[in-house]
Amino acid sequence: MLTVSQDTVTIEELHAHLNGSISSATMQRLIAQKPHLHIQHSMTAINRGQRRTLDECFQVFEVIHQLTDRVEDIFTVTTDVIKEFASDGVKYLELRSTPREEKSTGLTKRKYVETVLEAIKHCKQEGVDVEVRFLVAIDRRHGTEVAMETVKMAEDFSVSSDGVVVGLDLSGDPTVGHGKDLIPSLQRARNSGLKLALHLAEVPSQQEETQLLLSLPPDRIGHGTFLHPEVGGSQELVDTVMKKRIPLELCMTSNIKGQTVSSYDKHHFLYWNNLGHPCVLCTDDKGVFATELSQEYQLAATTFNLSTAEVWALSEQAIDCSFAPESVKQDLRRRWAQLKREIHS
Ligand SMILES: CNc1ncnc2c1ncn2[C@@H]1O[C@H](COP(=O)(O)O)[C@@H](O)[C@H]1O
Ligand SMILES: [Zn+2]
Repeated sequence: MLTVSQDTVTIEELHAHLNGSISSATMQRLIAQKPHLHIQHSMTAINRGQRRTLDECFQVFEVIHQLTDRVEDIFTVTTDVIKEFASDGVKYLELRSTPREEKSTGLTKRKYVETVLEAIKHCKQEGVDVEVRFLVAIDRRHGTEVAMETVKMAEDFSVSSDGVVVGLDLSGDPTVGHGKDLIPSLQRARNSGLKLALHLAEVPSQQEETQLLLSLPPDRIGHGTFLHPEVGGSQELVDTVMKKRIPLELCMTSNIKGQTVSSYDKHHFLYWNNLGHPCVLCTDDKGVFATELSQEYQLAATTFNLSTAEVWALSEQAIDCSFAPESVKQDLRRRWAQLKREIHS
């Protein structure tokens, strides 16, 4: 059996929500700091063998948000999450998070993003071996106005952050709201040079919305679970995605534990990978779903019987799909080749 060991192929993580990525060690510390909330660790993670409905997953995020409502919490979780990805072998990380305002602690949306950026800088100064970029997230539940406000903020930060803010994420409960209300904001973001990573077709029966959002088009698709005809999508959607060659960010454990995919062997990785379409393995929420990027590669390798060469090819392809500038991609390709030589020598 292929062993995907640490610091080998898990070089790029492109789909990680900050508050979903908090490890159990950090979570225990946050819980201990806020005993009055009466939160237990079992309320913030879905462990081995457990499953929840997607709706229940979104309730988990509400619990976690209570634990991260101060500037210092955002700094701590960002720093810890970056270091944890680095120790799993990740050399390039695109984190995403929804700016939050908390009146009781004085946290503002702007301060939220500034704090994430400070933590990224802090890790760099400490010499943590990972390049980090940030996507500002739009929560689809919050509607049109907040979406536009978020885009404007992302535009400001993309200018002031020295290239760290590279784009926007669209996420949140996929059953709430409609993509059409968000088109003007997303269109504006695209026009101002921000990259778009959109959660698309995460749940069934969203063909109309999916077609509309694909017309932007996005630069990457999160999940895309229900795009293809075998699961109620359509050939037309598949053709659009393939023609525009929009990479898919695939998060196997997340989809199984959130019950949008019934078993690992039925994961849509198989469909898209067989078509030769770019697929990037990601964690989504490594804290909530109790996983690691190396574990996701291992899972794909064992479930789909991938050869060592195929796994290496997947991680190499992920480099092309990132929103990093060409110079960073070149550097990552060099490191990838070097790691490969070291492992196989
Ligand atoms: C499981 N599949 C998913 N589908 C859609 N959105 C998701 C998600 N997992 C996480 N999020 C989004 O990320 C937020 C938590 O991180 P941040 O507070 O932004 O750092 C959630 O509230 C949700 O909006
Ligand atoms: Zn996600």
